[in-house]
Amino acid sequence: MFEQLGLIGCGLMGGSFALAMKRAGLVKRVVGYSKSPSTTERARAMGVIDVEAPSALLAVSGADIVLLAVPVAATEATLKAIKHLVTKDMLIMDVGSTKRDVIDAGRRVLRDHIGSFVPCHPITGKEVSGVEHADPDLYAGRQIILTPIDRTNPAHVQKAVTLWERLGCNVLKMAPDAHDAAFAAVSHLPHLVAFALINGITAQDAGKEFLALAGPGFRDFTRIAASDSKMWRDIMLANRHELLEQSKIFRNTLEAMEAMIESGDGEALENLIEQASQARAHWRMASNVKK
Ligand SMILES: NC(=O)C1=CN([C@@H]2O[C@H](COP(=O)(O)OP(=O)(O)OC[C@H]3O[C@@H](n4cnc5c(N)ncnc54)[C@H](O)[C@@H]3O)[C@@H](O)[C@H]2O)C=CC1
Ligand SMILES: O=C(O)C(=O)Cc1ccc(O)cc1
Repeated sequence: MFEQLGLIGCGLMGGSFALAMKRAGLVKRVVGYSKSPSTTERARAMGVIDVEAPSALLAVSGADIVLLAVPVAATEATLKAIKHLVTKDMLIMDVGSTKRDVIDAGRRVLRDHIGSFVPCHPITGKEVSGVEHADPDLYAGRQIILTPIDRTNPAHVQKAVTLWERLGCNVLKMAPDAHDAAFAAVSHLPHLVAFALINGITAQDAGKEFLALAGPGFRDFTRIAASDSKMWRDIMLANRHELLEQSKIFRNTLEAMEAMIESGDGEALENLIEQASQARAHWRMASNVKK
């Protein structure tokens, strides 16, 4: 389907994409670039990429498909670095967790070539980062959200849909603002709460002893608190308005439950817990191939 993938950012998401594309026979050659030369070298040694590029621009040279798999705040600089080699026929995609800021960067930099850019967000991942965790199965059975804009070339959108479906993904299209509002609630806020929860415990004198006693519920609730700090700093700042809105809703809900506990209103408290319990029991992950 494709001759050459130019991969910019040979980490968890980019490396997993390259492995999945190769295994599916969807690309002949992968040319990769990461900011740190040792990462690019490791990606080559692991067989994630075939050729190391010394710059983002050279990774794009000769590519018919390009994947940006860098922190969202690095999108604009990356697009600036490659813009001279972007063509109308080239499919450019990203995997960024936020879409409004990424698209704004695309519009500013790519201008007449913005049609080549199909913004994507895979709803899969791990709390660990780096190419050493790249996994060809990461995308299979998962949801991919595409947020094309009015200027995105429909032929490129169709190519992207076909490609992700060939990797076993379920593709959904959304408006960028609706995407950012939804993921503030179901991804960015949960990460914020998990980070805050751990910090709140470790800041206490007895925090270490408390942590040593914790069980599976705590493990499940806090797994994502081990995620990459720079990546999450970028996501939270890029989607700050939506995230702060969701955080306010969360605090109000928390305060309401605190008030019931304080006043000993067991009936009201039970009702709210039952409401949450029912909602969670009936929730299923959007693409339900993997659990
Ligand atoms: N980790 C996850 O579970 C998910 C991450 N994402 C998004 O995927 C993107 C990549 O995340 P990961 O693969 O997890 O991170 P990662 O840290 O594993 O990989 C990022 C790679 O980009 C390189 N890099 C950083 N700045 C760069 C720049 N300016 N130019 C070229 N390379 C640069 C790093 O050296 C690293 O190799 C982020 O935008 C993130 O929001 C999306 C869905 C899930
Ligand atoms: O580790 C997990 O379960 C995640 O939630 C990974 C993740 C991180 C960022 C995203 O934009 C999407 C998925």
